[in-house]
Amino acid sequence: MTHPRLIEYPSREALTDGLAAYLAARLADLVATTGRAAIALSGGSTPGPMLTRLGEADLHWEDVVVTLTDERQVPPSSPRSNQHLLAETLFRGAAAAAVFVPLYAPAPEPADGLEAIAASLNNLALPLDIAVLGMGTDMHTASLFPGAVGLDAALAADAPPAVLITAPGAEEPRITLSAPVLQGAGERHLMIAGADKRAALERALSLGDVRQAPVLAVLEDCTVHYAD
Ligand SMILES: O=C1O[C@H](COP(=O)(O)O)[C@@H](O)[C@H](O)[C@H]1O
Repeated sequence: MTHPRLIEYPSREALTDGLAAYLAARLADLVATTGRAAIALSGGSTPGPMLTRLGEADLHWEDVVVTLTDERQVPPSSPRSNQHLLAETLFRGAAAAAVFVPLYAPAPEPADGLEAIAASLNNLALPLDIAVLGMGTDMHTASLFPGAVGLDAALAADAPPAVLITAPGAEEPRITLSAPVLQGAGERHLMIAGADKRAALERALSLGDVRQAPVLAVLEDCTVHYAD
């Protein structure tokens, strides 16, 4: 695998501003040239300020489909929900006009919602134009966790678009976009901050084993956006 492109920003503020400006320009360009754009965004603790900035962008959000790379199977009212994070950041701005495809369906068991989520993804969001990923220090991306039940299913070439994951490192079951969906995005970006994340990325590249370091599944033709 070729190493991903690395853009190193002088500060986290510069990372926020630079990536948000890039994504806003790309979405505007996609809408102008094709009439639509579909983007998958990550949750977690890193992207909040970037999502707020992106949501303020002046573009035709009504022609943009937004989904998540992964979701904790908790109601959207929970602070642990990635959908909740979008509501508090991206969708506070003009981006509220976008079409949103959630990865959470209220159902007795998380697996019961998978079929409806896959149908919504197929109808509205796929193929993705852009995937913006994050990474944990355990080298997970989206909810592709090392050692997870469901990891092999999510990495398979014929994986469905959304896969249920339970992982030792995750407090609740998750639904993640599968590797083929993320690999099929027109462009991939990995947003990481902190020396520990950079070291984890280097470790993943040196391990070279996608089951130990699932982030490897999305690094081909990926741009890494990094600040200390
Ligand atoms: O659990 C998650 O973690 C990753 C990384 O999050 P961070 O808190 O270390 O920034 C994130 O990309 C993913 O969407 C999220 O569900």
